[in-house]
Amino acid sequence: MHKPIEGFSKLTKSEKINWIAQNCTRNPEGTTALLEKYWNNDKELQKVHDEFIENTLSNYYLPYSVAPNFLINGRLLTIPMVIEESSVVAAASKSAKFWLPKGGFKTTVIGTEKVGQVHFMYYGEQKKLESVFDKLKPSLFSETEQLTNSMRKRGGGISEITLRDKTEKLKGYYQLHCTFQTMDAMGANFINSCLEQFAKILEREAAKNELELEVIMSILSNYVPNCLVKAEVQCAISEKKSETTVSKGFAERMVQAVKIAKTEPYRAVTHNKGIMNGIDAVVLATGNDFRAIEAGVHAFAAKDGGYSSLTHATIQDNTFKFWIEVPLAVGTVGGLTSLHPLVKLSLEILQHPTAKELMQIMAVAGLAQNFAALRSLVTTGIQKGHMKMHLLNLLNQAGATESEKLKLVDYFKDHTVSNAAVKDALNNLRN
Ligand SMILES: CC(C)(COP(=O)([O-])OP(=O)([O-])OC[C@H]1O[C@@H](n2cnc3c(N)ncnc32)[C@H](O)[C@@H]1OP(=O)([O-])[O-])[C@@H](O)C(=O)NCCC(=O)NCCSC(=O)C[C@@](C)(O)CC(=O)[O-]
Ligand SMILES: NC(=O)C1=CN([C@@H]2O[C@H](COP(=O)(O)OP(=O)(O)OC[C@H]3O[C@@H](n4cnc5c(N)ncnc54)[C@H](O)[C@@H]3O)[C@@H](O)[C@H]2O)C=CC1
Repeated sequence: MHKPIEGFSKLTKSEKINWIAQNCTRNPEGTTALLEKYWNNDKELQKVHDEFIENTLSNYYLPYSVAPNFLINGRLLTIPMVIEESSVVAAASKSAKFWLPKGGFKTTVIGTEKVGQVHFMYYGEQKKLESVFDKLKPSLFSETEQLTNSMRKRGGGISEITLRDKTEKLKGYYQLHCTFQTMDAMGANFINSCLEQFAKILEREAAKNELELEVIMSILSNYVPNCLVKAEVQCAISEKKSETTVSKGFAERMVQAVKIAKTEPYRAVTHNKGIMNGIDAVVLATGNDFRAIEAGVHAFAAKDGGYSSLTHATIQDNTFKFWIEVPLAVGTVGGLTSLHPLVKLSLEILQHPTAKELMQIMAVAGLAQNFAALRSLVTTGIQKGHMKMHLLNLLNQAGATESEKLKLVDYFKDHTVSNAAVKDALNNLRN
């Protein structure tokens, strides 16, 4: 175990690498060489990446990929995806291709409301607090005008501010519950700046009115149930297989699979993980904050008191319908969007979407992913397709050469892929 270090943040990049290599790894030279191998040759570009976060030593690659053929509200799009897991992009692409002749995906933005709260403690008379709040409320808007000016010009800004009594849950706990419209920005910085100003005004006015009140914190919420988007697909059910329909048996099994995810949390978590395979990959490709999205989506999945499926499926009037409703607070400006060259490329590939359009694209990616996973689960099982895509990873792990890989990919076209089967096949090929 090494000793604590004071002032690590003040070291240069190469001093930091040297310290890590010497103190935390067995092969310092190898560590340094590895970290440097992942630097970009273009020094300017490397500097951009170094400055995204703190204590940067190197870059950590994830594959940048695309899934074509997404017909969304009559518009054909190719969706960029960043993800480390094999078969996700193939699954999304397969779903896009499946729904293309059936009319594609339809999407609707249900709301774009963002939330922030000033959390404070007050143990005095509630009526007094309410009357002070009513008096100060207009100044919460007027004294933040400078902060909100540009956002209001874009059509956004502060929507509403209410005083909420939370004392039943926690003695003395109240909040200013505030809602915002942040247009094409995810809005964290705009909201937090407004909230901190609200807190100052609240403290000032409380003091003036002799209310003993203590602001604990001011922060946006990543729970955004009213920043909601719906994506759906539907098609007729037919007796015979066709390009524009699905069979009754298949539709019924899909509906059952969704019902199971609605009732059984163990299943719902995995079901929703599959949805997030699609959503997170687009969130990452477009430089959005996947922690914020994940936290908000899972809270929404539990909004009715138990963790449940984010997707829904019905059969009505001989029509199979499959849809998702999901809260997605994302931005196409701000954050990394104008800094990371590949994020800029993603937004270009997506034809420069607004935040509302990006919400719709992400919801489609989630729905497509869930459809592909369920389709495999209720028909062939997941391993067949997933392992087919994972084969190259297994071959690389087993140390197969390029020519061995070619032969074994061909061999596994009609053999079941597994870790052991890959090792055996490679041994057989070599002996
Ligand atoms: C894996 C497939 C797509 C194979 O499916 P397949 O039928 O073997 O594919 P195919 O070779 O017949 O090709 C059909 C189309 O699939 C796509 N496709 C096919 N192969 C590729 C490829 N190499 N690269 C890019 N795209 C590919 C592509 O669109 C292709 O059309 P084409 O390009 O030829 O016109 C299918 O079995 C599938 O969708 N499986 C589901 C996979 C999945 O869900 N993976 C996620 C990881 S598992 C997980 O984390 C979530 C889970 C499952 O636990 C969630 C849950 O439980 O709900
Ligand atoms: N709990 C959380 O989720 C938190 C997240 N963050 C981080 O905050 C970042 C996102 O914050 P933002 O305020 O969105 O980014 P930001 O502050 O980088 O940029 C957004 C700004 O862009 C400007 N803008 C230009 N054109 C606009 C348009 N058409 N619509 C709206 N605004 C426009 C506005 O001034 C807006 O405030 C992310 O990197 C996130 O990781 C930060 C704190 C907490």
